[in-house]
Amino acid sequence: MLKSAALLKHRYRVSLFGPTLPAKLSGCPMFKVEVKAKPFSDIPGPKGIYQWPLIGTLVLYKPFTLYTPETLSDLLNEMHDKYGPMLKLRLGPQVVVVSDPEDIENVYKNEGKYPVRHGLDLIHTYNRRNNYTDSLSQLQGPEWHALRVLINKRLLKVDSALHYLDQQNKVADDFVRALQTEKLSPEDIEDLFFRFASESIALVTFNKRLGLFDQNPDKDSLEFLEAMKSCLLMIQRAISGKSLTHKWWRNSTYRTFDTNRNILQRISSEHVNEAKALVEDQINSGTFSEEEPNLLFSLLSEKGISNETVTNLMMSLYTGGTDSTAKNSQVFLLNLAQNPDKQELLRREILDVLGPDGPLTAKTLSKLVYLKAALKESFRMNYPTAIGNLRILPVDIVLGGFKVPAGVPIILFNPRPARTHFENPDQFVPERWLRSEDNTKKDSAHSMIVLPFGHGPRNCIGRRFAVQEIYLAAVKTLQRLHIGLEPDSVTSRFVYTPFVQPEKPVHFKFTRIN
Ligand code: HEM
Repeated sequence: MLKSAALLKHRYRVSLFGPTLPAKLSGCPMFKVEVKAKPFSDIPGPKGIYQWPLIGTLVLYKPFTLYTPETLSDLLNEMHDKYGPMLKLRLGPQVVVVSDPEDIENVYKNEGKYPVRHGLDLIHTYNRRNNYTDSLSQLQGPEWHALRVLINKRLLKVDSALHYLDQQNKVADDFVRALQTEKLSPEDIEDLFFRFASESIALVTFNKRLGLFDQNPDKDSLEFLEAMKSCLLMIQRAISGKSLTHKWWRNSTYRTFDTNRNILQRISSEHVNEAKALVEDQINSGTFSEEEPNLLFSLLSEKGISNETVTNLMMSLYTGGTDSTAKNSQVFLLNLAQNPDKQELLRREILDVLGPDGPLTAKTLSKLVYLKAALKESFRMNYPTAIGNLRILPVDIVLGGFKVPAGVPIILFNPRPARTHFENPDQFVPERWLRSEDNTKKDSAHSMIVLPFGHGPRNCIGRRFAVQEIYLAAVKTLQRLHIGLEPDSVTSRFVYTPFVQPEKPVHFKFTRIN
């Protein structure tokens, strides 16, 4: 009964006469039950001034409320407490926010062949002014699809990331060595996470160690690192509505972005040219393999793809793969620090499988079940992205019993069910993801709730690399160090910039265990 009520409410697209329950479900093949969906205008949410263009968004934030764009997730939670699992808001444009997993699933089922998620407008503006073509996360429609298909097979195969595992083990060793430097400030530690993610993903995007953990890192690499940080800061300014005018004139956010993006562009293209020379040598000497597992080499050997396309793509992957992995690795280690009993269980698993010095390999990784459960639990507790995900559908849809016309941005607010649909949601319990002896999951949560990398054909292209790197950071740290916290660093508040991070930089206390 409950199930068919849920089906009635959620599953069917709007037809001319409203959503129609298929005959099969109505119990009689000749009988069609017509369900009238409520109109878009009836969707709950703040009314009046809150629905005015521009003003409606401004009044959601300080000084009118306690929220800022960085605490948007808290704001959406409060709205859900007040209005229920579906609401309508002005967040720039008018958006619909859904948090019922059935609705979330329904949206993904209707996203079509070319799912639409907003790109980053600042990058798009920069590309337009400099005559660069947009890359993966910016493109839409068939152009997006063509590029995505080209790299799907290279990035999403089971062993795509494993190819880099040996080299990334060495990066993680350097990272853990650096964590043992005396008198690290919370900001120094944050910087080390960023270096770890940058160094790890540069192996993939530029076939290079940047040397960021060296005693005297290369000048270009440091310039590259600082330029990336600055670009990310400007992107965050733009996302949080602090740079409304860059589209029309070169405001200070745009100018800072432009200067730093030019640095990234120049150094990236030098790295790509270097790799191109190596590939050409191999092709000329007949030693190049068609099955080349190195992403950059394989793309550079492909006929009909320009160096510019490859450079833009690699920059897009590098941009997508630095802050995201750095922040989520840090939050994972923070959860382990705050839950010493779970940390100990995980360390025991790692030492049993790898010993105190062994590298992470494809084989050992497959045995680390508690590690995988612990990371999933960390994603559940501290959802990586503030709003979850976003889609703009090509078709009308019924969600929560309301009509939502095609073209309305729909926020899939997974962070909420990630808390409300679990027992003891504030406790870090990796065990809930382990299978019990009868091979069923202990917690039978809806599969559409914890989706840290999105879902469907437009999900995160770098997810295999992201989890591999986070596993490496945790494994190598736990093999050697106890992760604790200085007393001033116990934190439970998180903000989004745009990935999750503790409100204040964390003062970890790393102590050697062997
Ligand atoms: C913990 C780390 C990461 C998280 C939480 C994360 C999360 C996400 C999410 C939620 C999306 C949107 C998916 C959707 O719309 O369904 C996305 C897209 C994307 N991510 Fe990640 N990501 C991470 C790491 C990475 C890494 C390491 C890379 C690069 C190697 C990367 C590159 C991208 C790109 C290029 C897109 C756009 C894909 C497209 O539009 O087709 N991400 N990511």
